[in-house]
Amino acid sequence: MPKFKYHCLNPIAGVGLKLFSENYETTEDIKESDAVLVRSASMLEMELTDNIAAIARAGAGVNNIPLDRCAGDGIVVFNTPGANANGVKELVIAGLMLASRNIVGGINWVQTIKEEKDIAKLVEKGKAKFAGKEIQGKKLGVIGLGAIGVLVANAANRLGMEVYGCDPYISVEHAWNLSRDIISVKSKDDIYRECDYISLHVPLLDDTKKMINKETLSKCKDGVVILNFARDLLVNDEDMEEALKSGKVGAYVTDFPNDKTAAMEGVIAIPHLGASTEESEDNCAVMAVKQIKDYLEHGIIKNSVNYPDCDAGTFTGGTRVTINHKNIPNMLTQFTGVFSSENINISNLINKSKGDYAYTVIDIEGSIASGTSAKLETIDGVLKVRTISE
Ligand SMILES: NC(=O)C1=CN([C@@H]2O[C@H](COP(=O)(O)OP(=O)(O)OC[C@H]3O[C@@H](n4cnc5c(N)ncnc54)[C@H](O)[C@@H]3O)[C@@H](O)[C@H]2O)C=CC1
Ligand SMILES: O=C(O)CCC(=O)C(=O)O
Repeated sequence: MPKFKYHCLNPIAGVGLKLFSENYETTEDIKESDAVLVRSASMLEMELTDNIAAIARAGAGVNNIPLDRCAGDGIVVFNTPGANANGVKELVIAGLMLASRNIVGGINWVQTIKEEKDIAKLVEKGKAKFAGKEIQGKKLGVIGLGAIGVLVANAANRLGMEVYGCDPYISVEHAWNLSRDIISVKSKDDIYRECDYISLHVPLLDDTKKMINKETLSKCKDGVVILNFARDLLVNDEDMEEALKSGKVGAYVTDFPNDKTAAMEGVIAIPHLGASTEESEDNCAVMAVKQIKDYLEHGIIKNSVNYPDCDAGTFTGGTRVTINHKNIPNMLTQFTGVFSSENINISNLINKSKGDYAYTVIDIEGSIASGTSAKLETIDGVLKVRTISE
């Protein structure tokens, strides 16, 4: 009899799903699932039922998931940091080439002459229209030096570009991985002023929304190329259209075409292919499934975006009680009070917090009565209680 049910809102690579043991079964009904796997499907308006303990985003961006609502319902949301970064990096490098050499124009032109005689001669005669520039020696600005930004910066540097990077919140791990040849700047204005190409690799947040707009574009060099493999809403489309018309922007490469940009002159639109590689899809699926299993079976949280990471170690026996709760005073005293009132000895306790939310894992040697978790649930500020037992 399976213990857990999972629901996939998007197709998830089989190599990941195969990691689910016989204790798991897939369900078509999200309402009866313990865990949800998702890629880009929007969950923002979705009703989320009590039984859902975890959502894993097989990917990086989590702007399609209502993170705060989930946290408030005790649902832990995971993503898979870095798992698709190489796939995106490779397409960004292709984007640099597409914007610099008129490859798309040239390919389309060849299709228009494919029925003509002596194509080779026509090609040599007409190719001058599609001449371009080389990226070697040009300046690239990378905004956001996370998993993808660092790979893009290093790869472009190896291709002979002078690379500037800006990330006020860069992690120690990413800083270690950044080539020492990258020029680190404190202000994005340095990037706008200096760079011939600017590539965006930040999450979509309130403070990054429409960061490329009339004002920031006015600080850029004439003919600057903007690459957006992050999210469409990072760019103000009306301001971009105006800048493309005036020549302020030479080309806008986007992996997120929308109703406005798909038809805009000067836009190179790619249908969100950054992470659409076998390797990235496999990496994301494997990481997402492992994280779900660790959480459901052991209460371990790794790579959550709305709860603290918490490694309580492998569950080895007895009972493990996990509590998702608000990060407010006096919670631990109340939890331990419930156990002591029933004369239950706690063998291990771990508590972590992140922003407004916290997570506590309590191990005991034997079993507990259902009344004990019911008591924990009634404590003000407790959002979800799970018991893991053999
Ligand atoms: N085209 C595609 O298929 C894909 C797109 N993405 C998008 O790319 C974004 C970045 O992905 P990763 O590099 O994997 O994420 P990441 O979390 O490793 O890196 C994001 C970086 O942006 C930095 N950042 C945040 N706010 C900033 C600001 N205001 N200014 C400068 N830096 C800022 C953070 O400090 C972090 O280092 C994702 O959030 C997602 O929207 C991610 C994967 C695939
Ligand atoms: O799953 C996908 O193809 C989308 C990848 C993406 O945009 C992300 O990981 O943020």
